[in-house]
Amino acid sequence: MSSQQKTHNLGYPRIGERRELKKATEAYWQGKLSQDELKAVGKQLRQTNWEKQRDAGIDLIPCNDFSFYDQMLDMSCLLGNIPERFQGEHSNDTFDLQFKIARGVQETKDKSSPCSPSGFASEMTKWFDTNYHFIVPEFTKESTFQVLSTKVFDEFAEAKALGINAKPVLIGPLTYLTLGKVQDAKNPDFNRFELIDKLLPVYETVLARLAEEGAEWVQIDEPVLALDLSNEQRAILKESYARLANASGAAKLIVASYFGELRENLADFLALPVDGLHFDADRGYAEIDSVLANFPKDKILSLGVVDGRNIWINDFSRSLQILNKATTTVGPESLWVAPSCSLLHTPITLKNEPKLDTELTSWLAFANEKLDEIASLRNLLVDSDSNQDKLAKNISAHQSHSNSKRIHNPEVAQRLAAVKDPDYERDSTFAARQKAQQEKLDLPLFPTTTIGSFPQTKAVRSARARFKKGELNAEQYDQFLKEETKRCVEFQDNIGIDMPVHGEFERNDMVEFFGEQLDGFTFTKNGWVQSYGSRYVKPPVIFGDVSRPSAMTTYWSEYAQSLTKRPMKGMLTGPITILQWSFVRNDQPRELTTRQIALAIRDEVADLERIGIAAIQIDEPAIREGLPLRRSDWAAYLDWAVKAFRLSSCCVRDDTQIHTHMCYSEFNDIIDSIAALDADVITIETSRSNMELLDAFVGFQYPNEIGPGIYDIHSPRIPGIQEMEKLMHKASALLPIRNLWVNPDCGLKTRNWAEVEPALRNMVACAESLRENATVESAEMATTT
Ligand SMILES: CN1c2c(nc(N)[nH]c2=O)NC[C@@H]1CNc1ccc(C(=O)N[C@@H](CCC(=O)N[C@@H](CCC(=O)N[C@@H](CCC(=O)O)C(=O)O)C(=O)O)C(=O)O)cc1
Ligand SMILES: N[C@@H](CCS)C(=O)O
Ligand SMILES: [Zn+2]
Repeated sequence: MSSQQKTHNLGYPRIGERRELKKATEAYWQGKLSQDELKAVGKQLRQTNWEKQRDAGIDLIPCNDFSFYDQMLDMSCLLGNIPERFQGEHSNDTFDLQFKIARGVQETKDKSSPCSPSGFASEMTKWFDTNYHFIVPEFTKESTFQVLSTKVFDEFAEAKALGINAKPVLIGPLTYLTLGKVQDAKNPDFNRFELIDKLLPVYETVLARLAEEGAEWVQIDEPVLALDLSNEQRAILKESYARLANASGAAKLIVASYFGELRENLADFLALPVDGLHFDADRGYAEIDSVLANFPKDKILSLGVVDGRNIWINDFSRSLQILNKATTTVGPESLWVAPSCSLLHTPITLKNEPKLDTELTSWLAFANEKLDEIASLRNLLVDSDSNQDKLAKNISAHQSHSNSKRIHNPEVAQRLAAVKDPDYERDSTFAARQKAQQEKLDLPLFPTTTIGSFPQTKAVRSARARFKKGELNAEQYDQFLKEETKRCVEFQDNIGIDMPVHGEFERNDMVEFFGEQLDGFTFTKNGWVQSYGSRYVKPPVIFGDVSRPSAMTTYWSEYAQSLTKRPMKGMLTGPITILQWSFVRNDQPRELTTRQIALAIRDEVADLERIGIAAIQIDEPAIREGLPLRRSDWAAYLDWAVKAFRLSSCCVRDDTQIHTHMCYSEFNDIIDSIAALDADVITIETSRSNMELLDAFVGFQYPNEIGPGIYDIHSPRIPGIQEMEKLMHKASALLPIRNLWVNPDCGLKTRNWAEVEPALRNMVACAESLRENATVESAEMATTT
């Protein structure tokens, strides 16, 4: 047994087959569940997950991959890295503290300065190129670390009590420091990597304790190995693992890289003085030979052959070739068969998808099916006569996929071939368009708008669920949505929002809604994946050529416009975001799939203009997350991404205003591409970064209009008027005021009306005050510059 290949998992989805974690966590936040009850749900989920993996035949089962909110936040709690503004809030118990850091705290004490947002939440940003978001660790020059949370030890003990010697998972020191941010007013230029000497002793203590408690293996994730690293980062990697390997005693260390090729980091990775190395053989396919040729004799190689980032079945023939070669090189006893990365990014099981047809289902593998694939591959390696039925089934599914007529639509190909250069261009320059739009829209200085969605209340979600179950008929559901939309438009009219939106009540999700209406897509019933905290998404599956059978949004935009004299903003999701937040077919380049989606959106844009919608927003929050992890690959991606956006938007008259919106994005290094989108208005998330994200636009002298978010919609906090004014003053000092809009950071779907109403009233009051205070002189400047 010990001389054969082992099966290994890096992480398992934590949310529960029926989204138990979400439901319990939100109930806890609402005071409907006690802390003990919430903890019990977590415990039950962990037990189910471990047993599932054990029963699937996984030898090395992770623990501490579970989290009530986020694994980076858990690391901050483990390392005692608590932002100063929350330090009064905790004893040694980090349970509630984690939620405060993630969600912010409405200040009650600081009455003397009501505009000081003393309890603002930590920033949240995208985890590499995934749709998962983590809470960004904060550092100052004075940061100190000590073991604070006991979660990793508790979960290890919990697994042990169930007879499972689990493998604790930690985020490595290089990744932790790299992904964190200096938030130090006194020392803004402090180099966070200097903290490594204070950080390592805490990792050493944690490892020593895990070893003492009987951990055989500890997995340390260093996904930053797939990024461009500086010499300083490389030196830290080397130093860290020399020290950690020494400190880990009887526990063996495996360092996990994933999400991309290692390129110039490969040699450093292979030289790490640890007992095992995990390599992503899916994204790192081109490097497998090099890894094998140079793999150290004394280490375990965990080969991630099963794609943890997508939902297609594995190609057994190809994987067996790789694994057999690896077996010959490192020996069976040193080879582990694994997914490419944690399975956090895939839905849990196909078992709960009875509505997917058999053919499509045979092409898919979610987390549980991937565990079975890993076990089958190992069994086929150990004994090539075993699991022949599984091999035959896998081969036959691949054959049915390549021969399927459902995948290719010749009309889509013909239409794409007919696209010409002018299809990517607006008729006039931005300056000319701005004039035409000003004449038509007649908006004040600092016009107010929102990003699109309004609260998706229990009533809205439940009406949709009842409609889907047939408990409401189409007419009743339509009536319900009309009432919601009307209330929303009237509210915006009453408080004086200059460019209202319809509220998106008819949408389950900004990507799934479009996926459901486009050909070439299918969707699941329970295929949830965590996006952040208690918020999950159900990514559609793009399996074939994409086209738009009929208009998708005109019905609601037309209805909403009929309710107000103000210009109603149409609301679409852009092609890159639809691609990025779907599970995408892997039998053709992503670029081609995006162009197909772009044409479908273009038709929708044209239809909205045709029915009299004067401003159309095409959301592209995922443009940045789609960036390849390596800078040298950026130009090619940005070129096709910008073209796809332009293809989707450049079909309107000069006086139709194209908006775009982006959240969770840093713009510094892609600002020229953002400008090349040539959207008339861009609204962005800036409030948590205190307008820092505007720097890129300022440096670039961004010519078009811009709405820097001043209401942090990820927090239940209601921002005060002065606080928002302060942010807008900052923006006004940096950019021409005639180009500035006033808006929240992102859509309001996750908030409730009790928060949104006062927050938006404050926002409008903020805009009014800005207008009043804009001197005649600056107003004149605004119209002449
Ligand atoms: C803007 N963001 C988005 C990202 N990715 C997306 N695909 N979509 C996004 O909007 N990535 C970046 C950010 C991440 N932010 C968010 C923000 C909010 C959510 C969110 O609210 N998710 C919802 C699920 C949304 C949804 O699809 N809802 C469905 C199903 C609702 C449901 O649970 N129904 C119940 C019945 C309800 C009842 O009877 O009362 C059921 O089926 O049991 C719908 O509305 O129909 C969430 O709840 O987490 C995600 C990412
Ligand atoms: N229009 C969408 C954008 C989210 S990024 C919304 O408002 O929710
Ligand atoms: Zn957004």
